[in-house]
Amino acid sequence: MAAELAGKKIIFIVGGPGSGKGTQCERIVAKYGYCHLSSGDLLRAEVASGSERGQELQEIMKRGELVPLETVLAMIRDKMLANTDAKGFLIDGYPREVDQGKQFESSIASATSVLYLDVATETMVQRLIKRGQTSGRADDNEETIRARLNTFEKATAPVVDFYKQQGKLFEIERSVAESSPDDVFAKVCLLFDKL
Ligand SMILES: Nc1nc2c(ncn2[C@@H]2O[C@H](COP(=O)(O)OP(=O)(O)OP(=O)(O)O)[C@@H](O)[C@H]2O)c(=O)[nH]1
Ligand SMILES: Nc1ccn([C@@H]2O[C@H](COP(=O)(O)OP(=O)(O)O)[C@@H](O)[C@H]2O)c(=O)n1
Ligand SMILES: [Mg+2]
Repeated sequence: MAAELAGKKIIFIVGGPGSGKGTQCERIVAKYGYCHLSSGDLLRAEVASGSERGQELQEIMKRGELVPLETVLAMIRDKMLANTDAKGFLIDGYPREVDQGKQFESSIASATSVLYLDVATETMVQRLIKRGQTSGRADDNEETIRARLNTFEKATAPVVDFYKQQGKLFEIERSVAESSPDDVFAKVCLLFDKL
């Protein structure tokens, strides 16, 4: 456990690819001032650095598979320890598998709450194809999108059940998660207002 992080709010943001995690995190930061750590962005920054490790990461990400958990955990931990003055942390796109969550909680700190955005598969595909027209992300193509969704269903869906059993899950149900970012944010605020 990292003593510097004791008492900090730690919120995991979980949802399939294109479920709107990044969109909501931007709004949460603007209103509540949390420190936003997107595990995907951290990995893309490593890829952009051109390092040898970045090249390996890019191959994994293009296949829509998961990067080894030690890699992501070390990146998140470093960023958290560089921001210990933040009142809380949004850990976006993490954990991707139950073991990631367990390792995070045993080596860094326990999560306060888990925000889950439930969006239908076809909606996510359509959003990501649209985003791919401008995002420049190597993984926003239909083949990789399908692979990411498959990884989400197999590896990440159990994460939702795991935290539900612990009473930590705050779920944005599909009817809301598929409406506008403003409607979603109104529900998200119900969680953050009481943290
Ligand atoms: N209709 C609607 N579209 C949304 C909403 N949130 C995000 N989008 C769109 O869906 C796409 C994906 O949103 P992101 O916030 O990038 O999703 P993400 O979950 O961070 O996706 P990954 O980074 O791929 O994990 C974007 O093009 C958004 O414009 C929403 O609440 N409603
Ligand atoms: N904790 C994480 C986060 C991202 N990743 C990888 O990074 C890619 C992009 O992550 P992301 O969170 O930006 O996007 P989505 O896959 O959720 O759409 C994933 O498809 C994984 O290959 C990972 O392996 N582990
Ligand atoms: Mg994102």
